[in-house]
Amino acid sequence: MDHAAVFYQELPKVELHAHLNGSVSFQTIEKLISRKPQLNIEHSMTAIGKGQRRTLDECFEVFKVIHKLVDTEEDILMVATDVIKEFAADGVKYLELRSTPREEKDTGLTKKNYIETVIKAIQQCKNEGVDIDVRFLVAIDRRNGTEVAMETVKLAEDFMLSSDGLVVGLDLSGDPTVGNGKYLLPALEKGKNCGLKLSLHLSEVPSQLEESDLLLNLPPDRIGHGTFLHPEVGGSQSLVDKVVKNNIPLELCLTSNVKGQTVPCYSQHHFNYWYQLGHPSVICTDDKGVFCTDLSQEYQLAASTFGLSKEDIWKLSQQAIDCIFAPEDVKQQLKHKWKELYPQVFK
Ligand SMILES: CC(C)=CCNc1ncnc2c1ncn2[C@@H]1O[C@H](COP(=O)(O)O)[C@@H](O)[C@H]1O
Ligand SMILES: [Zn+2]
Repeated sequence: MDHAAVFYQELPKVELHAHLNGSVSFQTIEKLISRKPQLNIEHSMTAIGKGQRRTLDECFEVFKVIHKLVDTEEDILMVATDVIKEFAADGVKYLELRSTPREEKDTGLTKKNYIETVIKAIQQCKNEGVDIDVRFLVAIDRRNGTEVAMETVKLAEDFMLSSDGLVVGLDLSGDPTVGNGKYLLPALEKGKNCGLKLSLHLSEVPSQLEESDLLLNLPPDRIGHGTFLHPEVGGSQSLVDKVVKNNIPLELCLTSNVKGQTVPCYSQHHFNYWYQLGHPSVICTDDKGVFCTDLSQEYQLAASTFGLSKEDIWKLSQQAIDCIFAPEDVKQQLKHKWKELYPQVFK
């Protein structure tokens, strides 16, 4: 690792936007493939390498392949454990993982088991002393409509009350070109009212103005991507005003947007727009396995693309603490940790 990379790796970081099955590393995929050789899946089908780009449709096909490889409790336990340890090794001190509970008739996996297994992985890592605080957001796939969303909220609510604070919120994700957020509004409202925090993928593609406007009225606690919210890219000032007025942090994933081709190149990423506004934004990975990246690399890319100093980067990672869904005492602990680590990182 070169000298510059060491700084980004040692920088304590907060990861708030990571889809479990999109975060599976090369090493873990290899283990999964050897568990299921009959599927004839090759690693090239589960990741988008350096310099490669895919259409959004092609990216979502990748998740289908990964889901075939991850369809039992054992798989989920291994995947979640590996992903947590990888984030920890990359210097992430606080992680909010998100995942869509799946039922698999062939293996007997239920949605309840699915969530329980992710929680088990989090607890096991904690017991092993892995230096990372991990929380879980239960994801709603927008394609599945009202009823499934309601059922997911109910499950999330039950686990929020029984998981010792590990389940903290809901995510709304899935192919942005499918389904309509307006049918999911009642479920999201219900979740919010029972104390679940909301992180919603918003305006990930153009032409979601109406939906974004509607969902912003909730308002959500954080926004994923928000690529097409601002007027320069076909959004509107009134959408921006709503985000600013409610002080809703954005989760920004540079490589994901470039490789998924919703943003033409790093220098045109909307990070710059929101950073110039001084609006809270948090750099995240989205799917570190699929997009072959890690959080250190994303910070380094932001710095080199937008000319940020090490002090700017430190502030960025520190300000992310204010955007987490865990309660105030956790924020205080993290702030303390950052303070302690500062001299080491800037040695
Ligand atoms: C295609 C592309 C550029 C991806 C990045 N942008 C995304 N936008 C919306 N939903 C996503 C994205 N990446 C992952 N997901 C969601 O996360 C799921 C995979 O993780 P999991 O099974 O929930 O554990 C996908 O099936 C999808 O529902
Ligand atoms: Zn995402």
